[in-house]
Order: sequence, then structure tokens, then C-alpha cells
Amino acid sequence: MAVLTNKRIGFIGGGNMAEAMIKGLLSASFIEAKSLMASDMVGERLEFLKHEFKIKTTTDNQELVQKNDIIILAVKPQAVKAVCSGIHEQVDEKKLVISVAAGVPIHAIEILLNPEADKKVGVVRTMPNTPALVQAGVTALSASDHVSKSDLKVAHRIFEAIGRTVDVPEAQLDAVTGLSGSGPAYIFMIIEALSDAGVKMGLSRDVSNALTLQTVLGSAKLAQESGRHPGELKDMVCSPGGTTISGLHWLEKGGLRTTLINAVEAATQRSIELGRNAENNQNGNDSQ
Ligand SMILES: NC(=O)C1=CN([C@@H]2O[C@H](COP(=O)(O)OP(=O)(O)OC[C@H]3O[C@@H](n4cnc5c(N)ncnc54)[C@H](O)[C@@H]3O)[C@@H](O)[C@H]2O)C=CC1
Ligand SMILES: O=C(O)[C@@H]1CCC=N1
Repeated sequence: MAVLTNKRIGFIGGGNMAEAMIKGLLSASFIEAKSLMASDMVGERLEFLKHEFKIKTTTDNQELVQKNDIIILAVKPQAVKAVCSGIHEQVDEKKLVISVAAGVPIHAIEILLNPEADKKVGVVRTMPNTPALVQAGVTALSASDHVSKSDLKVAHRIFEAIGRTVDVPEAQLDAVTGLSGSGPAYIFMIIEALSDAGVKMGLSRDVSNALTLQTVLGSAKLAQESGRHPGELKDMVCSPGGTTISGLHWLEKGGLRTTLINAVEAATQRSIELGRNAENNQNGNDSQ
């Protein structure tokens, strides 16, 4: 039975993240396709979502808000202002608004949705990630004061359909974005490089890919299930004078750890910047 009974969920923006969430929600049987809707200005995206998932679609964001109880803002941060300004009259206190947009603060969304400050609009800001497509995502959530405990529970249920959830104070959501929001791209780059390395050493691409993927998956599973410190698990692989320590020496020389820390720091800073731009309505170089 669908977990989110009697709830209609509408996605504004039918891109990658909306697709990942729709697929996860349906695969987990948390909700029926007839209770899902997406709006987008790109007709091809709507056709794809309609065909692939049998959900309802519209090009009209106001219609989407009117017809749904939970509104998920799944547009780029740069589009949040225009979208919210276009739907604020349709958003009332009964709607729960959930944003997945990187960087955009809750209070900025609240002001856009409630310019007269005459209603209590509940906003949950979240940061999911694309492994949601295979229900292995992780989402951090932070809610405004206007969100009831039961609505926050509903938000958790939605993201539990696509993986794990954690609550964080809003101030930490930019760091979450730099780590787990962007993180899949870092890991895919590592996977691609390891697979190339195997090919360089003479393995076929298929074998190299299979070995790489299972090594990454298995290592994450071992770290998660054992609860042991990654340094300890690393030491278990390193025989004295053996192969692994020779490989690790090169990773240290290449600054792997510093590089990853710098990457998370840069992505976090960018999330903060996107939020600032969204608030000031400056697009700057944000042409994404
Ligand atoms: N892709 C990812 O890994 C993650 C993305 N996010 C956040 O999710 C949000 C969406 O990202 P993606 O899905 O990757 O982007 P995307 O570009 O794939 O999707 C955005 C969609 O919004 C549509 N759109 C633009 N303006 C619109 C409007 N006024 N009304 C209706 N639809 C409109 C676009 O046509 C597009 O289909 C962003 O804010 C991003 O920060 C969060 C976590 C992970
Ligand atoms: O790159 C981005 O801006 C989005 C947010 C987190 C992952 N993708």
C-alpha cells in the first residue's frame, strides 16, 4: 500500500532531480503515479516523464500548485525567484513547500511566497542526491518554524523513499551540498579513473569496470556495516612492504586528501554564493 496516502505531490521543474525522486517514490511504492504531477516549460521533458512514469504533467506552475498538497521546488537556484513569485497567490497555509534548490535559504523562499507576510507558509529546505534514482540517496532536511511536526514527518517519508534522511540546522545545508549533494560526481570521477587505470594495466574495460564498481560499493558497505574508522580499514589492506602502501604513497604525493577537502570546500562556498545571488536576484555568471 502506498505510504503517502491522500497526498498529492507536485514537482515544479521536471529535470534530473525531479526524475530521480519520482522514480524513487514509485519504485518504493510510496505513492501512486496518479498522485504525482510535474510542471516544466520544456515540453519534451514533460512528455518523457508522462511516458516513463505515467504521471500528470502541466506547463502551468499555478495549476500545479492548485492541484497538489505538497509542492517540490526542483528548479535551478537561479529560477527559484521567478517560480515563487509566479505561484505565491496559489500557495496557502495548507500547502507544504519543499525546496531541493542548492543554496537558497528558507527565509528567501518564505518572503517570495508570502510577500504580504499575511500567512504561515511552511517551507522545508533539503539537499538530496542523484543515487535517489536507485533508492540509495541521502537527503539532509531543515524546516522553518511554520512546518508542523507531522508535515516534517511527511517530508522525511518522501525522502526515505529514495534513501536515507538526516536532520541538520539550516546553516549546515551548504556544507551538505558540497559533500553529499555534489559528492556523487566526485565518486563517479574516481570510478572512471580507477577503471581507466585497470585498462592501462591491461584489463578489459568490462572487467575493469566490474572490479572498480564492486570495490567502491563493497568498501562503502564494509565501512558502513562495521562502523570501524576508515583509517583502520585502510590499514587492514596494507601489508608491510606490500602493494597497497606503494599505491597509497602515490595518492599522498598527488594530494588526494587535500584535493577532496578542497573540492568540498569550493562546492560549499559555491552553494553559499548561489543562495546570496538568489536572495539579491543577481545572476552574475550563473547562466546554468
Ligand atoms: N542534480 C543534482 O545532483 C542535484 C540537484 N539539486 C538541486 O535540484 C534543482 C534542480 O536541479 P536539476 O534537476 O539537476 O536541474 P535540471 O536543469 O535537470 O532541471 C530543472 C528543470 O526545471 C525546469 N524549469 C526551469 N524554469 C522553470 C520554470 N519557471 N517553471 C517550471 N520549470 C522550470 C527546466 O526546464 C528543467 O527541466 C537545483 O536547484 C539543484 O540545486 C539538489 C541535489 C542534487
Ligand atoms: O551542482 C549543483 O549545483 C547541484 C547541487 C548539488 C548537486 N548538484
